[in-house]
Amino acid sequence: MKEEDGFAIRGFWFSVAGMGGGGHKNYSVNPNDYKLLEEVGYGASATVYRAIYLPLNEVVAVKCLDLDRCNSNLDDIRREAQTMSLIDHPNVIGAYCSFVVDSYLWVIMPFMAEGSCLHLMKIAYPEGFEESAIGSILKETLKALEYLHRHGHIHRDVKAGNILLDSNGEVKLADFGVSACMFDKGDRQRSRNTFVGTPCWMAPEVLQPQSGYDFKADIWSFGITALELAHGHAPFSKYPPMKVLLMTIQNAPPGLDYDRDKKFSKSFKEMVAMCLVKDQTKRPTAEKLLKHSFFKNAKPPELSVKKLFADLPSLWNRVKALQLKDAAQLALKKMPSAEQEALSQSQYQRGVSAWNFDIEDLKFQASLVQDEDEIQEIKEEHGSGKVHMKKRWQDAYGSKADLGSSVSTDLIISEHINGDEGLQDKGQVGGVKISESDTMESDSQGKSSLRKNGSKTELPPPISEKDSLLAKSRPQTVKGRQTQSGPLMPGMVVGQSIPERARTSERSENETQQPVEKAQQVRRAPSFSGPLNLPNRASANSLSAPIKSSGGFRESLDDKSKTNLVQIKGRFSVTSENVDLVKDIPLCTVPRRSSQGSSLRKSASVGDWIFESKQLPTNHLPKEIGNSSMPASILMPHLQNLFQQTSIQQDLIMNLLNSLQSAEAADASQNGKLPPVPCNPENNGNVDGAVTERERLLLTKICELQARMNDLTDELTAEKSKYIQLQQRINMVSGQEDGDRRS
Ligand SMILES: Nc1ncnc2c1ncn2[C@@H]1O[C@H](COP(=O)(O)OP(=O)(O)OP(=O)(O)O)[C@@H](O)[C@H]1O
Repeated sequence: MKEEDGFAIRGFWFSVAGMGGGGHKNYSVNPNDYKLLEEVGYGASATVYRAIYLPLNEVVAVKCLDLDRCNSNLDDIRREAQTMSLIDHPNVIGAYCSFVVDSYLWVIMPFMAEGSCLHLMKIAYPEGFEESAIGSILKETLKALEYLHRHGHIHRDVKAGNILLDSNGEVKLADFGVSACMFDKGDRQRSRNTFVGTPCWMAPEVLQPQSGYDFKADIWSFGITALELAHGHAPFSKYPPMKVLLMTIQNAPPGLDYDRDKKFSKSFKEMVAMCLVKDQTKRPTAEKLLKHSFFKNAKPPELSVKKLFADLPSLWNRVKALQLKDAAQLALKKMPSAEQEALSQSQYQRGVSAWNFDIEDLKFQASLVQDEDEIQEIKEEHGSGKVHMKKRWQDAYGSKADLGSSVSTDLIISEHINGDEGLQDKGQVGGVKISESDTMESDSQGKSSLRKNGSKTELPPPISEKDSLLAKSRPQTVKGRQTQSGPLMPGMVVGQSIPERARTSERSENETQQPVEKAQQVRRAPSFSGPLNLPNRASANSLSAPIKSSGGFRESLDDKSKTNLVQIKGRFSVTSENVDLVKDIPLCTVPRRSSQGSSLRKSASVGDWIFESKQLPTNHLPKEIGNSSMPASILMPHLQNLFQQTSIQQDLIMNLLNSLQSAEAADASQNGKLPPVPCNPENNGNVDGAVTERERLLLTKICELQARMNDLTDELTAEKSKYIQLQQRINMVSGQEDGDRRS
């Protein structure tokens, strides 16, 4: 490759020329030819600017991909750039060219003046679009998918955040950050067994690394996107990522409800149901789906889509409004834990791409998390008083891995049973905060939405600059690497201090600040060993998503919990070949699954990993424990450990009880009947059969649970009496010791 054809980064050449976007003009690879204007979007690893291509005086979009912050490896980035430059389809956003500026890859592409569908929904249609607009948007998107699939590409990240709209109603599918080529061989082929995507939109087969997947995974995501456009959010979006994964695998596929979604046509519902079939082989191809009556009757986008943004302010002003709202939300959460929770949840809610997880660990974590609906004030008679089990569960599992990280992270699991001190936040279970405001459709969101039919843009509540900065300035959480060297555009850099990127409130007042500077602001290098970095935005693609707590790492565990802290070094990136990451964890310390010698086993009925009582340390206590001549100083730690384990067991039992209660509650809510049979073409219309089958399964499940609960209760009673005996012994021993000392 010739020098002028590309730029090398760390040994990789980047193809730069391209005709993407159907254009046939030449775009230079000189950054000085581009004048960056307003920021119009941002994702996990990129910020997108409206810009002017000076030689042609043409408006373009410049996506500045931070190579330091980028989750993908350089090969993937190069592939994205190449894919984009080769694309030539009216519904797929192609790249005019791409080149490297400092540590950024600049991708020059057509500017889509109305931004993403997600932005639009967040700002003006929090409850989703009307059917005619959805039909048009989906049809254009499906054409894009058909084109990509025909050319051997799986997009792997189809979602409203990646569907861009132009002011003339044009619809284009964007973001090839995680796309894969179906013709890849060897390692590249194996990459399709890797778990990437955005949780809510990911097909079940993508979540099960052993199964492998193909372009049908895009059809599933397309179905989820249809629901997202219909409701304003993706199904399961209120749950933490790990729960989403579990629900996607275990639950019946989501769909449009025949009762709740009355406003939508039968053919729309049918189309969605066809996409959301768990068996990928039964999903239609994009080509076939295009022939569905729903798309045949779809209106041209210039009729149905264009009117969506007729009365809205410009894209950058909308983005700014949403950023302010984000900043306000972030500032309102002043606690460090809230910041970390915000990171995880915002990454999740904004639909960050290219998530890499340890699926087994996620399943385990997910099984520990209860739905907010399921959380009940369960109290247990324990000792002298009543113990609030929700709190106790938090105490036991207050710390957990942040699964929302797109960077390499350590898994920190702490068994800290510290009574109430271990409690981080009210309503936090298993490290996942569960509160009433913990939904995408929170009031605050509604309030600050810029509704189309309303005449005013309702901005977020005013916040002081101090507040807005507070959340971003904590040294222990912002471990950013500030890039001091600017892009190769000296003429465009204003010689003033560069404010932190997240200081949106400040920035909004400082309109003169150059976008290039913005591109230089706090750039966080991936953390390969430490806890998660604090987000410098509350959310990105979703922008207005409320900050929810989630599985954020607890960065600063208190001293007590540190005593029992276990760190598992390693990345969450797991392929089908390496799902078993953490064999080296002391099993008695971390309640988690491992393929061999696990202290946990899976309950067939609830999917929870439960302590195998025979492997509990109680049964492996050193012989000395039974020897009353042992000094108390040796016995005490063992007994404390025993006590902790017993508490964990109790919590697990309560969790089981909770599951059982939820199942029963669901039953009750169905008037003594079963949960609704999902609308699913797999039922083939045989509703009665499905109900009976479901009923049978549910009953079996309840029986299993009851049996399991009885077993565990017995085990617990046995453990309790052991504990009491041991306590008596320790009292005796200490009495003896005292006597000895005195004599
Ligand atoms: N060509 C464009 N014209 C206008 N806005 C754009 C364009 N490309 C992207 N955007 C906006 O910028 C946002 C982020 O872009 P993009 O999704 O490509 O970044 P990313 O870092 O790859 O995001 P993700 O988190 O999904 O991986 C988009 O959601 C969209 O709102």
